[in-house]
Amino acid sequence: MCFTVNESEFPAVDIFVTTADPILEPCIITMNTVLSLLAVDYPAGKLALYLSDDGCSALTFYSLVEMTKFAKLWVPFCKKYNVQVRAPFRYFNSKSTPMEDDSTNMGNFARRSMLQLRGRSHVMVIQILLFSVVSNARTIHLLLRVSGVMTNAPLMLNVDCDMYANNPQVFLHAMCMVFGFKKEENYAFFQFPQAFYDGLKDDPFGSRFADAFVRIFAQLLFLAFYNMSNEDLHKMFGNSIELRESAAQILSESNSKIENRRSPSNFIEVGLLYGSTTEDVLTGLGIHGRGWRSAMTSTDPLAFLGCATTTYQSALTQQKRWVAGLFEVLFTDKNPLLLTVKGNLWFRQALGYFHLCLWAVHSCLDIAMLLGILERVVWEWEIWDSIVHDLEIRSFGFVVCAGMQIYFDVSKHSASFEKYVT
Ligand SMILES: O=c1ccn([C@@H]2O[C@H](COP(=O)(O)OP(=O)(O)O[C@H]3O[C@H](CO)[C@@H](O)[C@H](O)[C@H]3O)[C@@H](O)[C@H]2O)c(=O)[nH]1
Repeated sequence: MCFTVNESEFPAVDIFVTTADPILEPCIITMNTVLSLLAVDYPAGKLALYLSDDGCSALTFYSLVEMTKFAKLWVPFCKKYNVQVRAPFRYFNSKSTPMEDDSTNMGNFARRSMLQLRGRSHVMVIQILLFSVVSNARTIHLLLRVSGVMTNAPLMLNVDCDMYANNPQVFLHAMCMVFGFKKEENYAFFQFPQAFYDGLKDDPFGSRFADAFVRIFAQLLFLAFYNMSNEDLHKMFGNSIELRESAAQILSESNSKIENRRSPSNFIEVGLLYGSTTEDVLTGLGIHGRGWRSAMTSTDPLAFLGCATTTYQSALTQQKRWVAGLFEVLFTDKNPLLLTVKGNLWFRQALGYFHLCLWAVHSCLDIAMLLGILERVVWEWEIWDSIVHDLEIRSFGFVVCAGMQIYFDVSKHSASFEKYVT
């Protein structure tokens, strides 16, 4: 089916970028992410970007102010010359840049062009709100409330501060998914696979997660569509114009309430679920458990690219947090099997989620396999090669391999996500 939609009918999107530490997550990277998102191919008036800084860093604020000055040149430049890589640090580092000849130097060309475009820029407004929050889930939660008061877009895009938009048409691809299904109202969120532009050779710490099965389940980036009619939105957040007038009061209320939401039992109807450090998976489970569906697409070029962990310590910390967070999910009321029985999670979806949540237990299989190999070596040395024992080891190896095979199969064929390759 082929149909066209007038630009004026495009839905508004609120973009949430979260940052927490200007040292671990350098401002220059965050600002590049913001610039790449501001420059995407989408009607400018339909986008609102919210940047939260849990570190309350003056450096981030200063960078933001400087970035907006640059954005007034950068965004029209990207649109006029249809620049494909819209994160400046990637554009100016591009290997295709002819550096020898000054007249064709991409940097000089860009500088000249941007100066010519000065004055044709979009109006940009920075507003600063101060809150005290301590996790990504709480931050996004707060951003949801704030954006509900300020722009109240029906669509939301959430990206980490180091995930820049690598495909300028990413929003258009997303809209194809949002409105491309027969029963679009059944779809709650849309994902793009997490991919990285850097990282070490051969990925020794597994940071890039080259294995497709991990990518399919990694709910790391998502575009959430709340499937709320205008009436529902009005009921939930009220009329934005009126609320804007009383924004200060509402925001201070949400600020005071947010601290009372530490307990997972305090379920919040709109927003991310608390109760696990991998709040994205928990929330995804909650959404799927209510019978809503999701879809994933991979575009060419890839929609978003981020920084991979490059040190043993950081990779270990990150993976430990994920593994622990995913295991925690099993002990919440969002346990996949529980949701199959009590909720609307499909059994195959539950198996897929189980596979992911049992990541911590995978290490037992790895250790068992290692012990099997070691034992085998020892037996070889002892020239004690009884056929019976050989059979034991073979059957043990088979069980391990079969178990792993099942994991791979389940993850590949799980119906959790419908994959559309555009
Ligand atoms: O108190 C915090 C902690 C983190 N963040 C931001 O949250 C994002 C993700 O945090 P990070 O420490 O980079 O976690 P990762 O393990 O790299 O992130 C992956 O795993 C998280 C937990 O599942 C998800 O929230 C992320 O979307 C996903 O990319 C980053 O932009 C942070 O700046 C905050 O805003 N406040």
